[in-house]
Amino acid sequence: MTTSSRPARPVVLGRNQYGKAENRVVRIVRDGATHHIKDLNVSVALSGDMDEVHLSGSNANVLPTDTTKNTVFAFAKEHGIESPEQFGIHLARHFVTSQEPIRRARVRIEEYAWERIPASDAPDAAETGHSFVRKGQETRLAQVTYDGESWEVVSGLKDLTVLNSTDSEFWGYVKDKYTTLPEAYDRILATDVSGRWRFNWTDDAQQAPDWNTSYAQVKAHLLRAFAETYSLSLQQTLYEMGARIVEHRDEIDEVRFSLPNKHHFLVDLEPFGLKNDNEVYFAADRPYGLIEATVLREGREQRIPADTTDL
Ligand SMILES: O=c1[nH]c(=O)c2[nH]c(=O)[nH]c2[nH]1
Repeated sequence: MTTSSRPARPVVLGRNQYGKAENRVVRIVRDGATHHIKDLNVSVALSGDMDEVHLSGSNANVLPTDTTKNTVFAFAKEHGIESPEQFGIHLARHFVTSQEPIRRARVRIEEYAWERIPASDAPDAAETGHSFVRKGQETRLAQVTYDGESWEVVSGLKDLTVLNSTDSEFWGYVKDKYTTLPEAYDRILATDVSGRWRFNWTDDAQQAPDWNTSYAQVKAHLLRAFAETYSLSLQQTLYEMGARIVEHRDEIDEVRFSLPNKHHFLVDLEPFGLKNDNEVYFAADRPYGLIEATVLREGREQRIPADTTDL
């Protein structure tokens, strides 16, 4: 509480802290064709001898929040991410021991868990080496419409998050005077799958599909198509996912996907003397590319509306 030599004000500075919140760091460890992923949201809050920056505006004791962000990404490379606790300990110790004015560091970490996409339906199926689906359930959706004569059933899912840590490229696109995107020959491809699919069952006289089996199969097919497609764009991956469903599930005539391209940017660690060999990424949440398309059985009509976020 520094108030001396300043005009008396009936005001004091209370507890304060500062830092960079929500650093989305993704670390890939490549063990041959088997990749391992760690996906964290790291928030750093530092406190200590910070009266002056508040009271006089002197930044002499302030380690920039931008530096705390860089430290998170550099440590992901230098120390790896064994556990969120260990990573947090490394960071907190670093801030407190390397900067005299910093007396306390609080590092909060959320870890998002991923599991491997199975290579087939078999209970003992091998797992894929670089294709992951985020743990936790997606939301299953259904819309049923009946006019007294015919049925329309559209099923779907949302928030099924998937990631390929290799086998994705993006290059050869149009370049105008505003284009700065570097061509990518080995990038991360990640998306939250939102999909709807329309059944060709319309009539009570027809045998209705087994809805639960159908749902499980559609999900398995789209996951495997995502995992197995060597992708030159998310558009191509989308088409393969839809085509796989139409080809394998006779009960479905139309599939529509809305896929956000969850960009993962390689972090430049050169300024810290570190080489980033496709290991440490910044997972941006916005803006994101949004890739949307319908895939149809040949000769069938498109009925799922193009501009809908929900059914
Ligand atoms: O798969 C992609 N499709 C695009 O249309 C696009 N545009 C972009 O900037 N990155 C990507 N990636």
